[in-house]
Amino acid sequence: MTEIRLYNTAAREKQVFHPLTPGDVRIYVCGPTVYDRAHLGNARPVIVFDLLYRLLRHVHGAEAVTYARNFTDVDDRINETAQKRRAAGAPGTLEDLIRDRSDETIGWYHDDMDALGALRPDHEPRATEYIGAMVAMIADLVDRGHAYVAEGHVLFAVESYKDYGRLSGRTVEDMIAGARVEVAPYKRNPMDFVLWKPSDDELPGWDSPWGRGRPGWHIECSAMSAELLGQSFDIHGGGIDLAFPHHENEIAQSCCAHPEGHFAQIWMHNEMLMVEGRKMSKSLGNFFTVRDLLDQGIRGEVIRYVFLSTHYRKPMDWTAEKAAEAEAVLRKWYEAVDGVAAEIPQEVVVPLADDLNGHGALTAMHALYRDGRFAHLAGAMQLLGLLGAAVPDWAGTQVDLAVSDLIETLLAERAEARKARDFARADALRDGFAAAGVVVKDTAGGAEWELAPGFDRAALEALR
Ligand SMILES: Nc1ncnc2c1ncn2[C@@H]1O[C@H](COP(=O)(O)OP(=O)(O)OP(=O)(O)O)[C@@H](O)[C@H]1O
Ligand SMILES: [Zn+2]
Repeated sequence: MTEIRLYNTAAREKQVFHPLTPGDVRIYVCGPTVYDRAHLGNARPVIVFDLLYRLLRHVHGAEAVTYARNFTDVDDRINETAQKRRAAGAPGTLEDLIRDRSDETIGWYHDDMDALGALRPDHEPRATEYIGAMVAMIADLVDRGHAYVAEGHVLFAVESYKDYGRLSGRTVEDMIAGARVEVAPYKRNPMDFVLWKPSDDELPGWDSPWGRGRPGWHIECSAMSAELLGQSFDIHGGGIDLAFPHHENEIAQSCCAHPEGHFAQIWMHNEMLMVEGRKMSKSLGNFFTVRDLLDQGIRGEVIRYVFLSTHYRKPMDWTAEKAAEAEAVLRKWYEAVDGVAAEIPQEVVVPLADDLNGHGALTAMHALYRDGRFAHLAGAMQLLGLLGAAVPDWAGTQVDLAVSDLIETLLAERAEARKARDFARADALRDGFAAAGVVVKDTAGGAEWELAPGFDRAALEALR
């Protein structure tokens, strides 16, 4: 079996991955808060952990891997949209409208992430379906002396957990100095965080021993991961922006509520998609959505390729050049693997097994293409999620706008050359089109063209 090594944030080194239970690999990844369309940055963890999921399925067997990723559907921004809709006369109760907004956003999320070739996780729990488990876990934390009740809130007492801060390597004092913590008079320590808080009568709430209220964000993941994967599981993932405080808080809650469990063995974090040196984020307003790109005609496979070409632990930018380059490579590859039976080559598994080195895998795939090993190229493309059951319909002889513009320009130039009796240029263009795989037919209405299966974009561009 291929040995997989993964960088564990908690250990600050790459470690050989051994499942806690052979044949039963369990991963949990923090999913989106479903208040609006996903931006391109939100797609990065989806693609990174989809690649991990695919690799684990390949190495350990598809049946052996369980992947859970939650939907956070308790959120003020969801409530706000519902309230606005109700104020604008939308039918239904506020609860219905909240549910509609979550459903709508989850539908978009599925459409967008499916377009990026991401497999759906085995479990996609919604927070609102696990409130009972959260209440039970919070009650347990109170009983064990790790949480206290104050003014209708339940707070986790960070001083009750000696390892608090270990994941991110900070002490509680560092955190207080560095963080913008919400200061509230009822907190014993400024770093104490909310497990449960009261709800306005207006807004959704659930009954609990501490009154009608709702859970804090961090407890959601602790409760859902334990319900679905158990108190000890293999890998926990998310963006590096979640390491503190979200993951630190998840660890504190889970380890204190389940001292006999070990929670996650390996913590994996993807680096951020950046825009001019800053994290792409909703709050900074420097974002565009996955849907924006798809609507501009950028294919999901192209977006995926661009993400895979940078190591997941490095920050990256999105650029039009990267997308154009990815598209050119994929067109070439799709044409080569069309109808070819796929076989996964070890030289692509090896870089992936070394902490998901996607760039290394793509480099190996360029070599497979050069060597004409198309069955292996097809297998590698499947493993990386760049190829499904068949090549996508946009590949092969389909043309993009840049290509069709160039052909039209060159055809106009050929007509000019003929008119000016510059036969040398006209003939060079005719021969050049033929060599590039552009079939030109002169008709009464002007020149018509189509791309032959061996279309060579570089040869066409050389005619300019
Ligand atoms: N710029 C980014 N690059 C990579 N991953 C990101 C980026 N922004 C958010 N993520 C990740 O997206 C996932 C979903 O996060 P979440 O729903 O909390 O995002 P959000 O609140 O909509 O985003 P934002 O951080 O823009 O407010 C998390 O794993 C988070 O780490
Ligand atoms: Zn989480």
